[in-house]
Amino acid sequence: MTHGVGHDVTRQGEPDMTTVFKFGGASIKDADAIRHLTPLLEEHTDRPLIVVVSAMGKTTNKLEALLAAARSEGKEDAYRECFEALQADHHEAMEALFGDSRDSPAERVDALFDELDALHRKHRASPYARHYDQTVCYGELISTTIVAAWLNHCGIATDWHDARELVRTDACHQAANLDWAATADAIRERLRGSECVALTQGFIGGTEHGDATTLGREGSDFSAAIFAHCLDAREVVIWKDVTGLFNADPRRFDNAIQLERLSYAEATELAWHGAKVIHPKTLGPLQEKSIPLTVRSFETPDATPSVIDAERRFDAEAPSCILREEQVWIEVLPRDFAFMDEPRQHDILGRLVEAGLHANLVDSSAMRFALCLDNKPERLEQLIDSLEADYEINREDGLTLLTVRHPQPGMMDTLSEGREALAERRNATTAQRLFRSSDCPETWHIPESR
Ligand SMILES: Nc1ncnc2c1ncn2[C@@H]1O[C@H](COP(=O)(O)OP(=O)(O)O)[C@@H](O)[C@H]1O
Ligand SMILES: N[C@@H](CC(=O)OP(=O)(O)O)C(=O)O
Repeated sequence: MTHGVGHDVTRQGEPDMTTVFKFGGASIKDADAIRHLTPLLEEHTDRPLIVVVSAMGKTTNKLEALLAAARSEGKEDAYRECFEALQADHHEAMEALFGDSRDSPAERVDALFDELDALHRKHRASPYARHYDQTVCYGELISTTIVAAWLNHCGIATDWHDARELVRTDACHQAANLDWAATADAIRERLRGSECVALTQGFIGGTEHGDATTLGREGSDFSAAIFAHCLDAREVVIWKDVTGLFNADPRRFDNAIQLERLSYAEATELAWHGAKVIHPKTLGPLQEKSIPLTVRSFETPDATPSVIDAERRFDAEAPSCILREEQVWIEVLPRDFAFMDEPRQHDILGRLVEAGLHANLVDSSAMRFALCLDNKPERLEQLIDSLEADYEINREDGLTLLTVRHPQPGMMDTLSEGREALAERRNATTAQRLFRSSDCPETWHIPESR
């Protein structure tokens, strides 16, 4: 597989010893969490270190709410409330970290909040996706401003870099596509040989015209892989609130076990099917350069981590379970009693692509084509409006898709007990069933292998 990097972005000399760290929202959710970064970084400042950071905690969700209020008529109060709450959260963290120290980045952060406020007015009439990117990028711009100031305050010399100028993309807002050659040039020119820790934003990029773009929700892992790929890094470490990658979300499965070693291919499958711990686009750019990915706990950094590399030996040792919630099932039926043949499927899938959606499960029969989709309201509305012009549509919301990799015989049936499966799919390595979320337990249990 190639990532469009092409022959013009080749290894230049020996790989340097760059390490890329990625800290997600949970690892910088408040002042205490940010304080924890210092010892983790101190151990690594003797070699080139790139640090990719997400927005604090659930800031991106809050910015999405801010955007919704900004785009609705008569919601000025809700907008102002969201805005002030966000600003207050960030101020609280800065006050706890810096007190009245002159190192506090409060002025710069307030300037970023002012920019965000002004951009709203400017982009209110822009298409949703463009407005989205000009808004949510501030979560990362602000968090990195605070973290960079904190590291410098602690004596770790850190340069702040604007990822909008480094991660160069097209203008496909909310799911921007990389211009790998321009990105590699920019990253190499600005970051190679840096004496300081280079700190930048995950998730965001920019077009050649200076518009902010985003790489897809939870895309900071992918950003880390982009930097590592372009710098031929020796390792990427994703710091999480779990000790590594498990065979199921340890918060939802009471007997999930950690996978200490797995291949790029298997980790990609898990991520693709919705294991939220790694963004699915992360592994490809690393695999292409044989850069190992370590998933490690920022709370217990000495705990055995998970390592993902080319070794496939351990992949199928334990079955893995993945839950995808807030699913929508859409049945598309012909109005003219004609078959749902390939031209029709092609037509429907074309509209799905146009709406920027991905089908997590597809099922077809003579007179019916059905899709299981994430509930992304703006995009679903576009898809359904388009399909309703030519087809009859049945829709069911509130569903959970369970995927099992390497299922043991009978395992899916045990996991399904007492629940109606609205749809299912199975191949040699993977089984999937779709349930009503109201029928599903809060805590699941992986059946013992027979
Ligand atoms: N297979 C899995 N292995 C480990 N964690 C998982 C898995 N699937 C889901 N998770 C969840 O992912 C969470 C960490 O990811 P996330 O919250 O996106 O981190 P961050 O915001 O720091 O990037 C964990 O708290 C865990 O509940
Ligand atoms: N802040 C963005 C990007 C991201 O990757 O975040 P996290 O690393 O916290 O999952 C989001 O919430 O989608």
